[in-house]
Order: sequence, then structure tokens, then C-alpha cells
Amino acid sequence: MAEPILTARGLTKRYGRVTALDNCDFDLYPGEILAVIGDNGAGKSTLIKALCGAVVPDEGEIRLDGKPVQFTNPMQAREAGIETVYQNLALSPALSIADNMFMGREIRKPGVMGSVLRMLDRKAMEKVAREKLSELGLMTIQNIGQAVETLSGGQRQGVAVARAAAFGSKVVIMDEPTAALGVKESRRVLELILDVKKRGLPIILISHNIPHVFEVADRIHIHRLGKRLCVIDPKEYTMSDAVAFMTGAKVPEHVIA
Ligand SMILES: Nc1ncnc2c1ncn2[C@@H]1O[C@H](COP(=O)(O)OP(=O)(O)OP(=O)(O)O)[C@@H](O)[C@H]1O
Repeated sequence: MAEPILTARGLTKRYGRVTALDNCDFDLYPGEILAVIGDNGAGKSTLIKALCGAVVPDEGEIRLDGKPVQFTNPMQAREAGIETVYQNLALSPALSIADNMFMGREIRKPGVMGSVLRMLDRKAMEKVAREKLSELGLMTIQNIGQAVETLSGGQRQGVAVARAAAFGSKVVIMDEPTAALGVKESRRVLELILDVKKRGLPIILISHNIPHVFEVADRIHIHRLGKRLCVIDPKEYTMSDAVAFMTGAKVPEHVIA
């Protein structure tokens, strides 16, 4: 196998007496969809937050492309090429699709108008937004100037995924992308995740939906009691095996797939 693109070794994060991450390891390889599953409170969110700069671990090391990185906020991780699609705070409802896609990285008008007057180049942003959405087959969204609150749940998630795919140059992290969606919308988002993978970006998918995980993941990282218990190949195990490992009902024979 190629070298991993993102690794963590010995990550530990304590909240008072609770050890949310307990000497945890993690590996993501180029081009793969790696699902992260685990029981409630196992430490999945804390792991993901550490990888995307939202939480600073007490101990341990994270490497991106083999180089040690220390993110103290999510902006630094974004600048390094790690984009995260959050479960809830994905988008600003009152803003347009294009504005949401460029939130925090707006394109300014050329020359003094942009540099001094800080004027936004809306035309340029709308053009790029339109391109990105159509690349992912999301051009059922008619008007790029439309406020995000007028979109369906699936369309909103699509915009959030498109944003991550457009700007994530190294890694895309998706936290429960189908949790709030209906059957049809979930399907579309799963297809989008596969499209993002086809474009060569590796994806970390955190999900409680085991059938969705088995459908799209290349490998499954099973998290238990603050650490990686094992990594399985979904073609070699059943969903009930995965749930049994997660809950401790069964002990895996091999640790890493
Ligand atoms: N900000 C915090 N302050 C205090 N305790 C926290 C904080 N964040 C997480 N924890 C604790 O750390 C442990 C791991 O939480 P985490 O949210 O990472 O688990 P999870 O696997 O994502 O759970 P879930 O599937 O329920 O979202 C839990 O016991 C949780 O209560």
C-alpha cells in the first residue's frame, strides 16, 4: 500500500476525568473512503475534531503527507487542505449557495476595489460555484444566488459536500452526512461521496448508519473506548460483526485490515 496521507499516533485528549481519546492511532490512505464507526461516547467526534483542528490533543502526533502538523484551529487545517463537512453547522441558511461555498475565502474584485474597498467579486464566485456544483452533478439547483434556506435537506448537504470537494485539496471529512436526510436524499449524498472519491480525494466518513458505511467504505475504522480497536475490510466482515466489535460483544482476530 502507498504511504498514508493522514496519520495520528498516540492521540490523547482528556476532559477532566473523562479520557475522550486514549492513545489513539489513525491512518487514512490516498484515494480511500475510510469510515469511522463506534458506540456513543467512543470518542469518534473527538478524534475527528483533533484531525481538523477543532480540538487540540493533550498528547500525540498528527502527520499530513508525512509531515508533522499541529493545528490549533480549523482554519489552519483548511489551509493545509483538510475540509470538514459538519453535521449541523454546515451552512448559513440566509446566505446564497455561492456565498456559502466561499464563506471565509471570498474572491475580491481585482485591483483597489478588492484590496482596499474589500469589494466581493460576485460574478467570479458564482461562476466557480456553478462549475463546482455541475462537476458533481448538482446542477438541479437552478439559481446559485438562491438562499440556502430554500433548498431541501439533500440539496443543502450537496452544497456542503461540493464546498468541501472544491476546496479540500488533501482530505475531506464528513460527519454524519446522511443523518438528517430521507431515503432519496441520503442516496444522492452517498453518490456524491463516491463522486468525490472518484475525483481522487480521500474521505473520512463518520456515521452511525452501518448499511451506508458498508455500502461506500473501502475500510472501516472501529473506535472503542477512546481508541482504534481495529480496521476491517467491509467485504470480509458482516454488519453484525462490525456492531459486535463496536459494542465489545466480539473481539476482532486481526487488528488492521
Ligand atoms: N467538550 C467536552 N467536554 C467534556 N466532555 C466531553 C467533551 N467532548 C466530548 N466529551 C466526552 O468525551 C467522550 C467521547 O465523546 P465523543 O463526542 O468524542 O464521542 P462520539 O464517539 O463521537 O459519541 P457520539 O457517537 O455519541 O457522538 C464522551 O464521554 C463525552 O462525554
